[in-house]
Amino acid sequence: MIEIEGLHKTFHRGTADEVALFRDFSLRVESGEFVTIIGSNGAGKSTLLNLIAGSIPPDAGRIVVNGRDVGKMPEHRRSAFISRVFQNPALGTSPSLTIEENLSLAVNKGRPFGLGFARDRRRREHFKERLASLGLGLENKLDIKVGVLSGGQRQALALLMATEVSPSLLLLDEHTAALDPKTAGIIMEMTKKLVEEHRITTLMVTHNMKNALDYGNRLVMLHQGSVVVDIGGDAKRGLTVAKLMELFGEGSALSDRMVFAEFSEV
Ligand SMILES: Nc1ncnc2c1ncn2[C@@H]1O[C@H](COP(=O)(O)OP(=O)(O)OP(=O)(O)O)[C@@H](O)[C@H]1O
Repeated sequence: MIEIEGLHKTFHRGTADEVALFRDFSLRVESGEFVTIIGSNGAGKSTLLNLIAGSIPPDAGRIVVNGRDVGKMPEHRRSAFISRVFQNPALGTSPSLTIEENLSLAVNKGRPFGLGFARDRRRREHFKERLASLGLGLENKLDIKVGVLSGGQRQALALLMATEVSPSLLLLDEHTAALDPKTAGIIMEMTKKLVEEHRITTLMVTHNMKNALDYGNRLVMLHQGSVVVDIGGDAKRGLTVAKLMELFGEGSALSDRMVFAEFSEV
């Protein structure tokens, strides 16, 4: 469970560029919930993930993950139980290491550095099984360097690494946005499978309204640092893109990219 209470964040305070983004922001996410997050440009979607992951500090407020107040915890310690997959596939994997070495690092996450598992035969079999479940043939490429993989293959590997040690929380920051539509679809299905299998509490930021509606069991829309829509359960299942546009659209709380994607046939 994640409890965010009284969160405040202002950038460039006291200057002409001041952005008072979060003012007493609160959000509660139950264990196992898969929340899709959409919203206008600059609404604070990525900043929210940055604050939760510890990439940037809040000015005030509490962030509690599974009962643990992570407010003062540095990012590298949070990463032991908060996993993140970014838009850029290059950010989740190490190009100069092999697939097996990358997965070994994921197993060792939060522990002292070591690649010892790379030589463990049982571990190798486990990696092969997980890679085979992706259906991309990566199980036969354990020894190749990740730098030669395609963006989609790297993102699939990043997802596997992010869920290798079942995290308390998975943060997905537009993780399919840089992929072609077909690969993006494969990665989304893979995401759903992994999240459901491991019952991982997940926050997914997306500009793709269809994905926001099709995946997850709750949809949150942010606008100027506030939650303007919060729909879960049956109400979310009955929601359509048109309805969402009609209710909250006119572009105001939707990003330019979302509105554009909705009206252009991609
Ligand atoms: N490190 C930073 N320094 C200064 N301002 C920042 C920083 N990070 C975010 N901001 C500002 O905070 C606001 C929210 O940015 P954020 O990237 O969280 O929005 P977003 O909802 O993810 O937007 P988009 O959909 O356009 O990616 C913006 O006005 C942005 O300029």
